Amino acid sequence: MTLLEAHRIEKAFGRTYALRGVSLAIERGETVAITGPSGSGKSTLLHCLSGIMRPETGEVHYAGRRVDGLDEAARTRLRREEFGIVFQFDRLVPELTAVENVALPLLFSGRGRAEATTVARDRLEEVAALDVADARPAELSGGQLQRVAVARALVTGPKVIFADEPTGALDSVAGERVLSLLVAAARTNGATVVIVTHDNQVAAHADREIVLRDGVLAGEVVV
Ligand SMILES: Nc1ncnc2c1ncn2[C@@H]1O[C@H](COP(=O)(O)OP(=O)(O)OP(=O)(O)O)[C@@H](O)[C@H]1O
Repeated sequence: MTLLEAHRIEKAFGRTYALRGVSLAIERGETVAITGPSGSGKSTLLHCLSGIMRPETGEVHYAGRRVDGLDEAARTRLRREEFGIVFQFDRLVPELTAVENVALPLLFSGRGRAEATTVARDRLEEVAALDVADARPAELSGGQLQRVAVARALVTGPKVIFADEPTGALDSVAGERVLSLLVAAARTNGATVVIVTHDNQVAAHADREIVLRDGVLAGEVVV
């Protein structure tokens, strides 16, 4: 069943067309990689699909609801309730420990501190970062930071995980590890995953690869 759908979306920044009519459908539970050269529109597509940005024309649908028509507050609520988002240079709150950072989205959604901490510790364990639960971000390596960011994105049990170059700042061994953890955790939880990457090895973890070139779909590969 289709969970997420874009229909002929276009987005320009001034005179630069980032997306020129992109249509795609992503199934529930699927892991999809969006690849393509630098500047081909990958991040812009991810932002439009996740409701961070609105396309100028075209439509985005999530679970039968039109996302691009929602106002900022409604899109923020949708992201908070249904989506988990991981970026390349994710910022954790420096004053908080790893487990407190992971627990934060649960506190925002009204869960009690004790319960939030228990769930956060479970998520850290899933991404093999329980050993750094009480450390602050400044004390963590790039790989550890990214694992904590993945745990935070997964903590609310999101239906869709959007990841933009989630391993871009890591060396290939650390990157590979973070990514397999992300995909495995998503599969265990039945989540749909959309990963932006320019790395073929990363794309190999996906069920399907969507290739963008100059703001249009250049092809699709079943991995
Ligand atoms: N906020 C912005 N303001 C102006 N131009 C932008 C903005 N965001 C993206 N663009 C332009 O839109 C085009 C697509 O950018 P986008 O970041 O989506 O590509 P990308 O494929 O993710 O690139 P990369 O792999 O380098 O991250 C590029 O030409 C870029 O310069």
